[in-house]
Amino acid sequence: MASSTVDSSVSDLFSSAPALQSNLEILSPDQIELAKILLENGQSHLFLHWSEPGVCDNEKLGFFDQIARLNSSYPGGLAAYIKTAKELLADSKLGKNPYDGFSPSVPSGENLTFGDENFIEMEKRGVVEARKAAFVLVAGGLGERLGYNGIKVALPRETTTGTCFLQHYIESILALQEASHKVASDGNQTDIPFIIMTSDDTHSRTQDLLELNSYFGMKSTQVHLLKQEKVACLDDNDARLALDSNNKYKIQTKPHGHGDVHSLLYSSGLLDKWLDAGLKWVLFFQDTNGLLFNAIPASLGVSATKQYHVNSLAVPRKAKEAIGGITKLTHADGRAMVINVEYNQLDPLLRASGFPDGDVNCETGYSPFPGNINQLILELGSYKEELQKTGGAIKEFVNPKYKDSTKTSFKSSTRLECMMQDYPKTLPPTARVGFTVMDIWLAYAPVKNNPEDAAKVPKGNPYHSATSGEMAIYRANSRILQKAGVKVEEPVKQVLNGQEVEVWSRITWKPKWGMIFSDIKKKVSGNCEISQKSTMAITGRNVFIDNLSLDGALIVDSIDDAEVKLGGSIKNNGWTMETVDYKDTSVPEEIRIRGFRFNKVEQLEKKFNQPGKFSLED
Ligand SMILES: O=c1ccn([C@@H]2O[C@H](COP(=O)(O)OP(=O)(O)O[C@H]3OC[C@@H](O)[C@H](O)[C@H]3O)[C@@H](O)[C@H]2O)c(=O)[nH]1
Ligand SMILES: [Mg+2]
Repeated sequence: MASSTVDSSVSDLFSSAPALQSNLEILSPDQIELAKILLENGQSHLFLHWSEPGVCDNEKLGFFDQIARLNSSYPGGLAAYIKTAKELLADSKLGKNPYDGFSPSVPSGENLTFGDENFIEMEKRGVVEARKAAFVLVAGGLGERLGYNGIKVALPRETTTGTCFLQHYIESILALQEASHKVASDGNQTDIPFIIMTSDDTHSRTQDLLELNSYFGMKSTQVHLLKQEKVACLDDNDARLALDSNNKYKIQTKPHGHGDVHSLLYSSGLLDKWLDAGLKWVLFFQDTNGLLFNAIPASLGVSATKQYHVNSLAVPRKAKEAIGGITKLTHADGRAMVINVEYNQLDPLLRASGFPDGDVNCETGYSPFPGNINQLILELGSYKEELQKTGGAIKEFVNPKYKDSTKTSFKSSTRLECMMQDYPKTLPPTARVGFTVMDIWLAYAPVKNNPEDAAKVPKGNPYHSATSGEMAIYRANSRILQKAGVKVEEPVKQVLNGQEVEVWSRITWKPKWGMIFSDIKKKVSGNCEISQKSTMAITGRNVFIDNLSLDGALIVDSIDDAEVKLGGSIKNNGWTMETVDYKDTSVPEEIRIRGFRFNKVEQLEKKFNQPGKFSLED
């Protein structure tokens, strides 16, 4: 009889795990179903040490709570996870090249040059589109390379104003929203949604940072946190799940990577809401790139003009730099795609396919492959359609560290991982996938490396440290003002935390002061000059730089209804930079990782709290 066959196969199944079988009475039917999934997928070892019923029963129930979470948070559940893991581990053991059959070549994309006519046009178009955009920040990573104790988005983007990354991102989105509503012809005044993907490592601290600061001016309903779950670790090539060495009723877990953002967005139901609200674009970005919003308007303009389904932002890449290379991959069977090849895979791929020197610079001094900064602009309609097919699952990879060349055991447990930029891998050939290359100084300055590692970066390659990240803000702002006609003095070279950097005038402004170049140009007129030792922080909106000569520190704040002219000659002792060693624990961590702090010797500080027209003398 059919039913007895089922029963006997079920009891066969449980007889492979006698310690579990004797505990079935304490489990709910749902938990028994989960147990079946585990046994059917070669996980009977998980129960070897289970004690008799009545002993550690709470731990056993806790074990199944965790299994239920692992099962429901992965597309296709644990069975799918284990199946994929077995396949990928077998491929890895064989040393199979994930790009087998594909040959790499340099793709062509859109190149933007800051400040030229096309750039200005693209920025204006981007501002028009912005009110149809949603922003998604992936911020679930611990930042192990940086080693900072707090969450990365709470770090100051620069220490002249101390504004943290998250505040800057929110103020940038709000500034774009406002600018976009201003030019909207349809009167549509919807708020731009802002999604933050967190993980157990970052969730509560991200939430606290937002709440303690009243969401930095955003409506709390506009912000949405989606928490990614970790995935189960694997002990061996048979994808046996790894138990926690301190608690045999717990599975070890590790982060699955930023690729989770797609399945989380899909299951959140937000995509449908956004489509109903008339949105068209989803912009993804990472936790610590203080220059990113310099690049957003123009690249969104490119997406709209070219009608790209996928637009990745890129910058010229130095060989061996820890950023992925955008590569055209053409298969022997004719298929082709333009996709990020991750930095650890680019060199072996090139060597295996007719580039014997691997990842090296070409005559330009840069790698011929543009560097992926992982800022993706996806067209919402096609994105939703694709996720309906895939459930948001992204092609995964596994990177086990083997004990020896037999590749039979691992140094420590491994897990599957996925990356958000692998999204285009499942797209049909008709998809319009492109990329946009911009200047590094304008668009990319991540904070990823601790001072010690940064100091070891090969000369000429970017440091990607807290020091270089902050210096890049001053360089970009100085260059933008130079382009707008201000004589900003050239930088001096200085070694901070063992890294040689260019120190430009410390110029900062709020996003609402100027989001796009044409707006910034309107705020600058006459003969203006700013010396290298100067600091200028503008936090007001209607502040105009007009025949200003600055040699010192100038801090200006104003309400929106105050129109302020910054002019005349301002000279004071300013803010000096004092070096700080990263090992000096008497200095707060977020400062010492930069290698300097400001000594605020003297400044002209002005606040304009009343409506009206003012100048610095007022
Ligand atoms: O599980 C994770 C891992 C990472 N992240 C987030 O993803 C972002 C990127 O993480 P990492 O800094 O570890 O990424 P990496 O530096 O290794 O490479 C990434 O950025 C540079 C690009 O060139 C690479 O192609 C891209 O993968 C961060 O914002 C991080 O918070 C998650 O949200 N969840
Ligand atoms: Mg990483």
